Amino acid sequence: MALTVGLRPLTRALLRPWARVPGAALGRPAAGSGDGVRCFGSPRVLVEPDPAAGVAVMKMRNPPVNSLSLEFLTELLISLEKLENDKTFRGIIITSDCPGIFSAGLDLLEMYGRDPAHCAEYWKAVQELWLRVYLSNLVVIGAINGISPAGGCLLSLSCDYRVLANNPKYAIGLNETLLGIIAPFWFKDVLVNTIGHRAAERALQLGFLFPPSDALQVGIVDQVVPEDQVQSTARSVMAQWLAIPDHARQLTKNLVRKPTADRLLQQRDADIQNFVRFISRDSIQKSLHVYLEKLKQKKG
Ligand SMILES: CCCCCCC/C=C/C(=O)SCCNC(=O)CCNC(=O)[C@H](O)C(C)(C)COP(=O)(O)OP(=O)(O)OC[C@H]1O[C@@H](n2cnc3c(N)ncnc32)[C@H](O)[C@@H]1OP(=O)(O)O
Repeated sequence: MALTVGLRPLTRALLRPWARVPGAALGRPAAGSGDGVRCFGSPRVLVEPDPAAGVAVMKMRNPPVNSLSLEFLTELLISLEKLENDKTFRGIIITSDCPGIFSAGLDLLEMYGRDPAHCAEYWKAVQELWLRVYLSNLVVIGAINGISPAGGCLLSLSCDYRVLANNPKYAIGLNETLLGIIAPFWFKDVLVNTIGHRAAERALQLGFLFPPSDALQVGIVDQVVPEDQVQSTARSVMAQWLAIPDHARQLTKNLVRKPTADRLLQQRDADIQNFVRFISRDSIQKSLHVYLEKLKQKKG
C-alpha cells in the first residue's frame, strides 16, 4: 500500500529515512540478539529487530501515556513502512514502553482548540495509521501491556492477534461516548468484526472499557496472560503465525479485511470533512474541555 500522507513541512520532515534513536537507545543491541544487531527507530518509536526470527518488536514511547499525537503517528507510520518494505521482516509485535499504558488513544490536544486545517491533517494521519496496520502484509501481534482506550483499542483491534496482560487496571475498549464523542464508522466496523454486532452495539453505546477477564470473554482480546509473560507469549504466537506460508496468509488476510478497509478508502475525504465538522462544533469542543479538565482534576 503506498503511503500518501499530505502532511505539512514539520511532519514531512519526520518522514526522512529511518531516523536513528538519539542518546542511550542509539545502537543498543537488540534484546536477545547477542550478535550486535542494533535497535533503531525514532524518538518515540523504538524498534528492536530480530532478523534471525524475521520479527521486530516496535515499542511505543511517547510518555506519559502514548497518546497518538500527529508527530507520534508520523513516526509510527515511518517505522511501519520501513519494516513493511524490508524483506528481513515477516512479523512485528507492537507494545508499549510506558509502564501501565499501552496507548491513551488519540491525542485530545490535537482535536481541542485547533483550526480546521490542523484537524484535517491530524485525521488523515489517524486514517493512515489504521490502514497501514490493518492491511499490513506482516503478521502484527499486539502485546498489550497497559490500558488501551479508544484509539489505543483501535490500534490493538487492527493487529492480527492480541495478548493482554492480566492486570485489572488494563482495560480495553472504545469509550468514545464517555467523552461525548462518537467512534467513527470504521472504528465501529473493526469492533463489530471482532466481537460481533450485539456485543459491539452495547460496548459502543455504553463506552465499555473491558477489564482483562471480560475482554477475553467478549473476544476483544485473544489471550490474557500474567504481565511478565506478555512478550514471550506474543513471541510464541508469532512463531505459530509465521509457520504459515506468507503468500497464503497475506492473501487470506486481504480477503477478510479488504471490504472493511475499502469502506474508508472509498470515502476518505468525506470522512475527514465529517470529522472536522463534528470536532469543530461548540458542543463537542465543550465536551472535550470538560473531559480534559476531569483528567487534570483527577491528579490534584
Ligand atoms: C465523527 C468523528 C468523531 C470523533 C472521533 C474521535 C475518536 C477518538 C478517539 C480517541 O482515542 S479519544 C481519546 C480517548 N482516551 C481516553 O479517554 C483516555 C484518557 N486518559 C486517561 O484516562 C488516563 O490519562 C489514563 C490513560 C488512564 C492514564 O492515567 P494516569 O493517571 O496514568 O495519567 P493522567 O494523569 O491521567 O495523564 C497524564 C497526562 O496525560 C494527559 N492525557 C491523558 N490522556 C490523553 C489523551 N488521550 N490525549 C491527550 N492528553 C492525554 C493527561 O491530561 C495528563 O496531562 P497533564 O495533566 O500531565 O498535562
